[in-house]
Amino acid sequence: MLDTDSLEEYILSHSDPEPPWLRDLYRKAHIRLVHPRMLSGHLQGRFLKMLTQMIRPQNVLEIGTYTGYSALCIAEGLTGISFVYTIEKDDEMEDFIREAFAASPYDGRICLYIGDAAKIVPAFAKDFFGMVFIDADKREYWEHYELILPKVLPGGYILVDNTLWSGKVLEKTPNNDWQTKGILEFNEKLAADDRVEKVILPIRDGLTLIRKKDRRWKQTDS
Ligand SMILES: C[S@@+](CC[C@H](N)C(=O)[O-])C[C@H]1O[C@@H](n2cnc3c(N)ncnc32)[C@H](O)[C@@H]1O
Repeated sequence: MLDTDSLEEYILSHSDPEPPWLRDLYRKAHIRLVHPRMLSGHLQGRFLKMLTQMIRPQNVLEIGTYTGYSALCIAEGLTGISFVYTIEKDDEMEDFIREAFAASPYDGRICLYIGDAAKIVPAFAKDFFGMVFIDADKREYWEHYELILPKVLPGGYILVDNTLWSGKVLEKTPNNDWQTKGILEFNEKLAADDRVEKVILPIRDGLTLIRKKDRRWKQTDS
């Protein structure tokens, strides 16, 4: 029988450690906040950094900042003149987030927007982002996806968090469980969406990696 806690410990002890500003942020979140489990954490954080290094986007959009943990990991992976634009709806998080950014070396690479993504995203230019991380209200995943898709460069990437939702995607969903329904709807519609390529990675709570097809190169990318 596989001991998942020991396996996770093994994975973390053989991956890069969290930098000190993220370790402090993680600790503060657990002392001061009610839902610290929502932040990406050590393993996914290192993965976000490495993906950003691989994709080399100029502009990244994040929907759902929470503490700023994932925005800081993405910022760590950026090179050249490049920025993370991150949107958080809960204005009570603003001081916490700004404090976390200021305590890191990446304050100058992150632009924080406080408000609803549905109101803020339309103001961004078409084809502006090389990478987007969707990690907000599960009930709004498909709306967020449709909203951001025109803003993503052809050949750009979208990452969507929690797409396995603690395995609830395999269970019979109670009528009032709107979060699970949102994830199920998102996964079904995405599977049938031929504007993009996609793969679900079983990392943490499920992370879907999506690539917007580049229709300018029809032979290889139709
Ligand atoms: C899971 S947490 C984000 C965690 C963070 N991305 C990380 O990995 O460390 C989700 C956040 O999305 C925010 N949120 C929910 N709906 C939103 C919306 N429509 N626009 C912007 N933020 C939203 C919530 O207030 C919450 O702080």
